[in-house]
Amino acid sequence: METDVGVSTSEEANGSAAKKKPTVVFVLGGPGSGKGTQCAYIVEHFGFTHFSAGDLLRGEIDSGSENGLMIKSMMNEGKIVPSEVTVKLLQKAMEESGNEKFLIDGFPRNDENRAAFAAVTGIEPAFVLFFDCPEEEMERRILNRNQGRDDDNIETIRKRFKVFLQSSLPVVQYYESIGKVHKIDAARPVEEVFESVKAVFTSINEKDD
Ligand SMILES: Nc1ncnc2c1ncn2[C@@H]1O[C@H](COP(=O)(O)OP(=O)(O)O)[C@@H](O)[C@H]1O
Ligand SMILES: O=c1ccn([C@@H]2O[C@H](COP(=O)(O)OP(=O)(O)O)[C@@H](O)[C@H]2O)c(=O)[nH]1
Ligand SMILES: [Mg+2]
Repeated sequence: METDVGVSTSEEANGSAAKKKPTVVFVLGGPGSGKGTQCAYIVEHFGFTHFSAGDLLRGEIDSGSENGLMIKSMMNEGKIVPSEVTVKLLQKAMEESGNEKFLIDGFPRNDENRAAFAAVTGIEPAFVLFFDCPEEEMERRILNRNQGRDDDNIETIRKRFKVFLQSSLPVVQYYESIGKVHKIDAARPVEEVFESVKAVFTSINEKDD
C-alpha cells in the first residue's frame, strides 16, 4: 500500500484528484564538498527552490524553538539530528514555498533519514547529485569558510567526516544501487564543477521534453 500523506495530499479547489508530487533532487556530499555553492547556481539556471537541511536546523536554533538546544548540541558534536525534526522542517519548507521543484541539500544523512522522508512525504527523489571530494580538500575549504559556524572547527570537522563515512555514504551507495546517482568530481574550480552539474540537469530536461 502506498502511504501518501503530507505535501501531496491537498485537494484542488475544484475537487479533482490530489496534486502532483513535487520533484525532489537530493544533493549529497561530504562537509565542505560544495553542495551549497552549487545549489545556488542550480537555482539560478533551472528554477529549483533550494533547502539546506543544515540551514533549516540552524534556523531552528536561532528561533529559540524548544528543540533548539538539542539541535545545537548535536550539531556541535557532528551528530545527525533525529529524522522527525529534520523531515518536519523540510516538509513545512516545501509546503510554504509555492514551488514544485526542490533541491534538498545535505539530507538524507543516514538510512533512517531516507526512510523517514519517504514514509512521511511519499516522495522519492528524481535523482541524487553526489559531490565527490577528497577529505583534505573538504577540510581546507571548511577551515576557510568563515561563516562563523560553531561546528567549523577542526575537532568537530573530524567527527563530521567520520559520520559522513559511516552513515551518509551508505545512503549514496543505496541510491547508486538503484541507478539514481549522478556523481560529480567536486575537487575542481567552482565553474568547472558547475559545468558537470549543468550537463546533468540539461540532460534530464531533455528527457522530459
Ligand atoms: N569548487 C570549489 N573550489 C574551491 N572552493 C569551493 C568550491 N566550492 C565551494 N567552495 C568553498 O568551500 C566552502 C564550502 O562550500 P559549501 O558550498 O559551503 O559546501 P557544503 O555546503 O558542501 O558544506 C565555501 O567557503 C565555498 O566558498
Ligand atoms: O539532515 C541533516 C542535515 C544536517 N544535520 C546537522 O547539521 C550539521 C551541518 O550540516 P550542513 O549540511 O549544514 O553542513 P555541511 O555538510 O554543508 O558542512 C551536520 O553536521 C549535522 O550535525 C543533521 O543533523 N541532519
Ligand atoms: Mg552547506
